[in-house]
Formats: sequence, C-alpha cells, structure tokens
Amino acid sequence: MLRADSVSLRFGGIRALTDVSFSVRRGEVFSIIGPNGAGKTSMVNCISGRYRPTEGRILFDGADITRVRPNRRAALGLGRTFQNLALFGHMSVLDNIMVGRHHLLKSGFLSGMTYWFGGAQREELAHRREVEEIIDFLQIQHIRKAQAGTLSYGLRKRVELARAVALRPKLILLDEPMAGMNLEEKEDMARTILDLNEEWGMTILMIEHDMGVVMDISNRVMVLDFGRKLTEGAPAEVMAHPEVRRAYLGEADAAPAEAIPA
Ligand SMILES: Nc1ncnc2c1ncn2[C@@H]1O[C@H](COP(=O)(O)OP(=O)(O)OP(=O)(O)O)[C@@H](O)[C@H]1O
Repeated sequence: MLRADSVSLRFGGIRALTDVSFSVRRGEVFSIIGPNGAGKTSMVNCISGRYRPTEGRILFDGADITRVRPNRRAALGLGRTFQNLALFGHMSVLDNIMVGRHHLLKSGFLSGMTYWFGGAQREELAHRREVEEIIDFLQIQHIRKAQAGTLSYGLRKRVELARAVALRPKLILLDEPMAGMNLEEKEDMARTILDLNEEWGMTILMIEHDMGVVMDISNRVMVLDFGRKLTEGAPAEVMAHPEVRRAYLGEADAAPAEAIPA
C-alpha cells in the first residue's frame, strides 16, 4: 500500500535520512522505532508531504506521490496525527472532528444556498451521522460539546485521532499516539488502534517510543538509527537483533551470555 524507495533527506549538512526503503502492506500495523533523532518524524513527514525527500520516492496505492501536496495526499487516503497536538482549543470536540471531514463535503457555495431544500442538507446530515459514529467508536460521547482546550492530554489525543479517522483514510500515520499517557490511557489507545485496524480495515503506520505497545500490536517493525534502516521484521525478530538491543534498548553488550569469558 505504501512504499518508500531509497529515501534520503538532508537539512543543510544534517543527514536526517539516508537511503531508507520499506513497504507497508495493506491491512497491517507497521511501526517505526529508533532512538531520539533517528529520523522517525522525518520519515513520517516525507510520507505526509510536509517534507520532500532530497532523494528517493514515496509510492502510495501504486502512485508516485513524492511531489504531491499534503492536502492532496489526504484526499488520496493518507491520514495523520501529530506528535504535538494540533487541535483548535476554543472549538468543541464535535467541531474539531467536523473540520476533519470538511474536504469530503461535495457541496459548495451555490448548493449551500439551497441548503434547506436540496442535497446539501442531506449531505450534511449524513456527514453528522458519520461523525457521531466516530465519536461513539472512540468513546468520547461524554465530551462531544466540551472545548477541546479544556480536556486532559489523553482525551485530546483521542479527539485528534477522531479527527484523522473522520477523513476515512486508507492508511493512517500515527506520530507517538501514546506519548504523555498513563498506563490505562495507553491500553485504551492500543485497543482503539487495533480496532481501527481490524474492524475498520485501516492500515496503520505508527511511530511510538513505548516498546511494549509497539511489540504488542505491530505486525512488523522497522528500526531506524542515525537516519539509516537498521533492520525490519516481526516484533520477535527485531527484538532479537543484537544491534537493536545495543542501539535501542541500550544494552552495553548484547553478546549471548555463554560467549562472554568467565
Ligand atoms: N526541520 C529540521 N531542520 C533541521 N534539522 C532537522 C529538522 N527536522 C529534523 N532534523 C534533524 O534530523 C534528524 C532526525 O530528526 P527526527 O525528528 O526525524 O528524529 P526522530 O527519530 O523523530 O526523533 P524523536 O524521537 O526525538 O522525535 C535529527 O538530527 C534532527 O535534528
């Protein structure tokens, strides 16, 4: 569904990504992990269109989207959430989610004039119904009228996810969905991500620092280190990789115990 082909990204003299290639298969939960500064956010930004790779290509659903603008990528079915929340603090939860669906509304100004008589009203109603379905699914009914800015961090993360889901993306990019959450909120979020994947059929590409969550819910994991791909595979394979243990888990010596002289 998504392919990064030899992607490199430089900021002046800084090499944020060097020759990174990977594919996300339709229907899977794919995670990118790596230490701070490894290039995870840079990779997600190349996919969402915020950054353009210095070299390489990004393919989505068979089409080369390397030069496609971010809003057009969203219309093609690529959704995302942000590491730092990007909600409208003074707007209600409901309005924040409605904003997410705006580009899906077909009616423009003229059809808006005939709002009370014609298709625009029907469209608006269908639109609201769908938003309510998302609110139910994400279990945020009780805060639908609350101002987004007044909510706890964990709830705002949930609302942000709802807004991204409201675009009905085929693939959703989640940038640290559990950051700043307590254990219970993390478990809820992990369940929600799995439900989005299994019940709603969304393909998930996630960056997350919490290794436990990543290993629990991912089908496959890619490890970045200093902007390069270190390895990729099923969670158990990745966890067993000696360099991952050294680089990411901070093990001083990942050699098996029997190889260490007494
Ligand atoms: N806009 C930018 N301008 C200059 N350098 C940047 C920019 N964005 C990222 N970098 C650099 O690129 C490298 C990779 O950063 P990136 O944020 O992608 O890493 P990360 O793995 O997401 O880190 P973290 O886990 O801390 O979020 C770092 O050296 C960073 O300083």
